Amino acid sequence: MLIFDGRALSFAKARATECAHVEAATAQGDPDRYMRQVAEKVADQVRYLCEPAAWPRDLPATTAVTRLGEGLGIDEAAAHIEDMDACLVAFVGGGDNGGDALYTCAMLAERGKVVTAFLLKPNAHARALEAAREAGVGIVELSGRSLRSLEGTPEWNTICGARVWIDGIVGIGAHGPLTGELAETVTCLNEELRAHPKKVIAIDVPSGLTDDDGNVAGPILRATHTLAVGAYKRAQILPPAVEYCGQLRMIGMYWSGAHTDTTPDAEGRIGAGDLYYYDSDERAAAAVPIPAFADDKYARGVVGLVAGSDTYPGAGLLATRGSLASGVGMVRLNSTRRVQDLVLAAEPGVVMVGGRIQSALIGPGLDEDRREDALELAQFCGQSGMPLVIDAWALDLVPELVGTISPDATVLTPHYGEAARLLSALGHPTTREQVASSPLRCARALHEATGCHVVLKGPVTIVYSFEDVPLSRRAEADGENARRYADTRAGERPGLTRVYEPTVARVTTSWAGVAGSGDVLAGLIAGVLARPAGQDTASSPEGARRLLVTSARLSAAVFLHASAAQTAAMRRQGRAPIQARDIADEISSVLASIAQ
Ligand SMILES: NC(=O)C1=CN([C@@H]2O[C@H](COP(=O)(O)OP(=O)(O)OC[C@H]3O[C@@H](n4cnc5c(N)ncnc54)[C@H](OP(=O)(O)O)[C@@H]3O)[C@@H](O)[C@H]2O)[C@@H](O)CC1
Ligand SMILES: Nc1ncnc2c1ncn2[C@@H]1O[C@H](COP(=O)(O)OP(=O)(O)O)[C@@H](O)[C@H]1O
Repeated sequence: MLIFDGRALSFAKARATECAHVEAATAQGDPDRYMRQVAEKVADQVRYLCEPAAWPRDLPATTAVTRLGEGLGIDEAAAHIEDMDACLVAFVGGGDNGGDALYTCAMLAERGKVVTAFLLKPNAHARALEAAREAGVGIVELSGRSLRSLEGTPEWNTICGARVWIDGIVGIGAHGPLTGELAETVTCLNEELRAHPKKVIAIDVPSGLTDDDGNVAGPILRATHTLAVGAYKRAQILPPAVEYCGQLRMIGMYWSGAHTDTTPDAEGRIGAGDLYYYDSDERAAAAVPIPAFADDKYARGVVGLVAGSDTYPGAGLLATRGSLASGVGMVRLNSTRRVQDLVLAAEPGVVMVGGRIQSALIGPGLDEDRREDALELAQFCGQSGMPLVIDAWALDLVPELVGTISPDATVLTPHYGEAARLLSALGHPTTREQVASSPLRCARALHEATGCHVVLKGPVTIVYSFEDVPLSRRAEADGENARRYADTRAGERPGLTRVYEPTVARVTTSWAGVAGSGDVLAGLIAGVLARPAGQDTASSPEGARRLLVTSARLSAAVFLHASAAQTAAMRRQGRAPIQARDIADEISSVLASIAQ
């Protein structure tokens, strides 16, 4: 399945798209039409986020948390905060992002909010400023001075007293890291936020977030909510920059979702440099279908695991529980006696003898003693084309498995350290720090070095995956481009087009980074790959179902794992640790809560 919505654009592409629509509006005599549409939607979101009911759920601010801690109930705490939320402050730059903010302020003032706009540049958007003044927005002009120059004045008290800030300093028009007085202003505002957290609603992107690969090279105003105008931007979803965005929401415009470019790149691939944001309950639910009326345990899928050892017994149990959560009909576990006993005590349905399987996992908790079993299963998958997930310890086997495994059906699931080690072993010396600063680039490099699908685990997890799609489907969807491209590779894979769909998962809780969490994910991925995919339930004679490893299925598993961690953490208001077993336990309640 191709993901046509959720594509994250580069700043240049987003700007070109917007400009085309603005030019059309200008030609019709209303240059700000598009800006006012944006502002109206932003104002709606701001009003919603100012609602008392939005506080207890979000709880970004110590205000709400400490008030609850002071013994107030949620309703009382919310009522207490309501007055403060009537006062809003906006920071306004000299470009169109500032224009958005000023029109937003005007609309909020018209709807009864007390709004003050701080003009950080002398050249604020003239028509938007006039609208703001007319609506009664308080205007403070900085005339190019840093906001720090206001410290100790009544205006500074207005800034500190507001519980909600609107960030319209710069958006996608910023070139490089912030400089001069804007850099100093953002640093000063971040200091205030550290001392007194508030809701910070960024219009389009948090100011200072300017790099398409998500690198952070200067001050960025830390948002609690980012309202992506019309389309997601790459920097909003990639680590490390994603940390500054808070909750990401898309402001849908009429052109949203129309960004899929099917033109092949120089190497003849479609979508290899693209990026998608995966945030779909429906698609995730589809990866774990309710069994059909007549399905027995074999029809639901059987997964084979080589996991756990006497050195790391718990990993065998956690990977097993991850697989079971995918709804497979059976898990076959190959492990030591100690691990078997541990698993059977918790999950008596698990089978410890070999037999037919539809997908396999090797790696979690293995040690050197388990090498032969891991290699044997990997080789079986290579010969049969069966989906294989290679995790943890087994990633060190990849250099010797290249050539044996079937890359189209193999998934590598490293964390940053394992990715650096594997890339280095494959002849591309890489440090963990390099992976952390450019994870998307490293996931792609790992795919290019091995041909495999890659799930690079981190604070957000990147799925670098592809699908070989029959020409007829691509041609139908994309027309002439795909047809021409398929012709160029006709000798290589007749009738098939390779399409990439790199995705980034929604941000989860940082409590998810706990020992064993990756074992649960690896088991879940293997389980999802064993499940029947849509109408494609026909098995080959060996029991393997080919071409079942897709971006959609891998992303769904990552999404479910991330959502389960988030749900488990929120049971404790996000303030107390969760364990890997809590994540495994929570997957079924996440599934129960999302649409089928
Ligand atoms: N495009 C459209 O038509 C529409 C766009 N929309 C909205 O506008 C946003 C894009 O607006 P934009 O293109 O005007 O740029 P924007 O983000 O406001 O930044 C420009 C300002 O930043 C400054 N600046 C730049 N780099 C800097 C640095 N390193 N350090 C410091 N300053 C720096 C630069 O200063 P200058 O270089 O001119 O001195 C200038 O003042 C977009 O995100 C969306 O929200 C739509 O809602 C409506 C139609
Ligand atoms: N800061 C973080 N925020 C959210 N998730 C994290 C964070 N750090 C790690 N994770 C997630 O935790 C899991 C850890 O996997 P891994 O390191 O393989 O652990 P283990 O081998 O102990 O199971 C991965 O799914 C990863 O995405």
